[in-house]
Amino acid sequence: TAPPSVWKYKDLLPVAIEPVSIREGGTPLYKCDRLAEKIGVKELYVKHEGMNPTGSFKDRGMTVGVSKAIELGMKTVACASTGNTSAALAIYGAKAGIPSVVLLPAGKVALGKIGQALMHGAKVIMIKGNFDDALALVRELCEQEPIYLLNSVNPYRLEGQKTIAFEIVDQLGFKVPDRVVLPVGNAGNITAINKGFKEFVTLGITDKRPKMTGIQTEGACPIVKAYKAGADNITPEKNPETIATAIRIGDPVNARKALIAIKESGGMAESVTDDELVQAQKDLAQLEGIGVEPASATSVAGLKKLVDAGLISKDETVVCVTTGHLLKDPEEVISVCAEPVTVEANLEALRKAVFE
Ligand SMILES: Cc1ncc(COP(=O)(O)O)c(/C=C/C(=O)C(=O)O)c1O
Repeated sequence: TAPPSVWKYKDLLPVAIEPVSIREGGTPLYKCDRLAEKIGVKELYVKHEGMNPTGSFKDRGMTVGVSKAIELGMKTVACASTGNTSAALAIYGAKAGIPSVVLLPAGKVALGKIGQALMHGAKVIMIKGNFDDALALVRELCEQEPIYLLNSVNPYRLEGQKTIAFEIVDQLGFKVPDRVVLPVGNAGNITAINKGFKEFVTLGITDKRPKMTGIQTEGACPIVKAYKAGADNITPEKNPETIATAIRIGDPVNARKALIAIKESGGMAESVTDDELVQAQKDLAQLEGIGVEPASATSVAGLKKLVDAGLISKDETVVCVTTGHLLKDPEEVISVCAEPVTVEANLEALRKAVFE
């Protein structure tokens, strides 16, 4: 009966100590009737993970991952990141009182995320390469040094993120949606959420699981290509490119697990263009008052594309997960919105601007 939050489900989480927690989880599940009408589905909900403490779902993985680091007596934590993982690691490291090291792809990280990692005191290192290069490097470092790696190769990250599934069931009054649609980058989240729904079935709390539907952008979609080819692993993309820098990933580390999650749940994978995701970002913000960063909007853009293609039935109850807050990437927002009007400071000029 307690309100949803990550540690509401502590009995299903592998941490014995008092957790390192800053009130993560318990994010809103908004019923989006205007958006549902525009897309053409009967029932659409948006699980807005941008309402976590650092503004992304990564807080769920880090509250468990950093708690585990403390439980294991680790002295330093590290990750590679397209930005949100580093912001979350920095804040939870600060909360836990241990140093964090974060590796970011130079020149390709949204401003808000860099600001968070810096202000929360992480050692922020820009790698002259992309996220995949940074991940390979940090894995090598953590194999050689007593530094605890907290990318989503670390299973404790996924344990925290599976609570998204628990909360969705909780918030729908113990109903399970027909489908969950979410953005996919390194593919930890789709794996984690699928696991959460499976655990509730195993525990007899629910009796069905949603179709897990992963969305990527056309410039970075190794998992979509593998899914469409019926393959059980990906061919890494050397130069992923997309406005959605959070998922600008060519060699997702959880690809095999994600393809299994999609297949065993009867889900699918699809890609969208940057233009389609920007339109969805505006629709979320202007039709429903939900402010998201670009990568998050791929879930709604992908849903629209699949409904238009007749691949998703209009009768489905769908949950789209929006994974990060609008404030993370203000530069992208300014770049895709019309210029504000600037007027002389007098009433005549104002009236002209308001009513013209
Ligand atoms: C807003 C947002 N939406 C979707 C994803 C994709 O989740 P995964 O498929 O579990 O990777 C990310 C991932 C970010 C990082 O990988 C990182 O921060 O290093 C994100 O920040």
